[in-house]
Amino acid sequence: MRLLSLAIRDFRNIASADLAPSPRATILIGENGQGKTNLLEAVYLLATLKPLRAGRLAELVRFGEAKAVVSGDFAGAGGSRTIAVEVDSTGRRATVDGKAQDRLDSYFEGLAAVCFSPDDLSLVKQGPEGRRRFLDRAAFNRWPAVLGEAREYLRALRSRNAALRGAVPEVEASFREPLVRAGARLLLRRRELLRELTPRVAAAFAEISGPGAPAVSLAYRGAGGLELSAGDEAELGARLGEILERRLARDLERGYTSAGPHMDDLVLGLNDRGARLYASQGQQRAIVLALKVAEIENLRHALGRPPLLLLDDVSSELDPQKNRYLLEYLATLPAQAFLTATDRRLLEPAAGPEATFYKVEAGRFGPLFP
Ligand SMILES: Nc1ncnc2c1ncn2[C@@H]1O[C@H](COP(=O)(O)OP(=O)(O)OP(=O)(O)O)[C@@H](O)[C@H]1O
Repeated sequence: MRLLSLAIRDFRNIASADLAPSPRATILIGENGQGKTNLLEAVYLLATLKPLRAGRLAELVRFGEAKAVVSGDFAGAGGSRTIAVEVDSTGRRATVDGKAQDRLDSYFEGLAAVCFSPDDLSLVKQGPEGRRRFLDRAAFNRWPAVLGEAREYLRALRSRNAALRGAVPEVEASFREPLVRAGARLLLRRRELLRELTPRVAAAFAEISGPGAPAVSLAYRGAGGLELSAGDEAELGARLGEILERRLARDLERGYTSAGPHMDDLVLGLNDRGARLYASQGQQRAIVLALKVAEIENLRHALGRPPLLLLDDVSSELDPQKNRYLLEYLATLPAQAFLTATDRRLLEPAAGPEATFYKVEAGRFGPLFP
């Protein structure tokens, strides 16, 4: 899938923008607070229907306006199509060639987007939420059906939590079953994803760190001691069900579900020691870079081409050696990418002959010649 044109209306500080992205690198240069990240956020929303950083979709609508619209023409193996997403205070609506979509399969067909921003660099040190988010977004990129599956889990979780707060054990029992079913599905997706990603993360980390580097490891830590390494979906569900049964008295007391995919963690290690506690700042960043490269490589392998890449001012946050690695890696990748920086010199090595430059000023995008 290649994005041929992009139209944005009333999205954050962008009143109206029409861009013709490069088939390779589209480079956005501007001072702080001008709208570079907002543009990446618009592309990310279009490609994934998820907000990149907003807590609520309504935050994306330009102050004083009723709705934001992002649309793009994509060319793919089966011809070209226009996809669009509209956001207002009631939620979002997606269309393909102007037609509303109940099921999103035809919307996502062939689409995947990976974003790398300075916030990601603290992924190792942060709490588990950021790492779960990484896993779930990577799983969704890999299998778009995960969007619906994760929603189903969230719905079941909310219902069970409401039942727990009602403190009626008989009612809770009828809400546990759908939660366990949806939970087992997500656990299986995460396990499969980790199976695919682990060797790629190890290879990328070794390449970034050079000879003599420690070995990186990824381990899934299931809340309540849930064991993920073996068993089919039914077995995983049975295990999760047992844990919820064991914790029922506590969950009723607290009014929320204390185990399940929403409480699990991805434990990152270096030579089998927790990277969160023992890895240096540079090593932690190398692990994050390796996770991103692994995700891109995995999608490239699975989809037959790299995903759409969004890199938000990452070069200013990485040390020169890691930045060089990243830009050289990108230069070899036949990927369509959007990159931002305040200083264009930082991105020159990733530019290539087909790069398109834009200058970003107060939500407007003007030409900037190489
Ligand atoms: N809903 C909104 N409506 C209008 N403006 C908004 C909205 N949300 C954010 N903004 C404005 O967008 C600007 C931030 O843009 P953005 O985050 O894209 O900056 P940036 O160019 O990436 O800067 P930096 O280099 O600092 O990351 C801010 O001035 C902010 O006030």
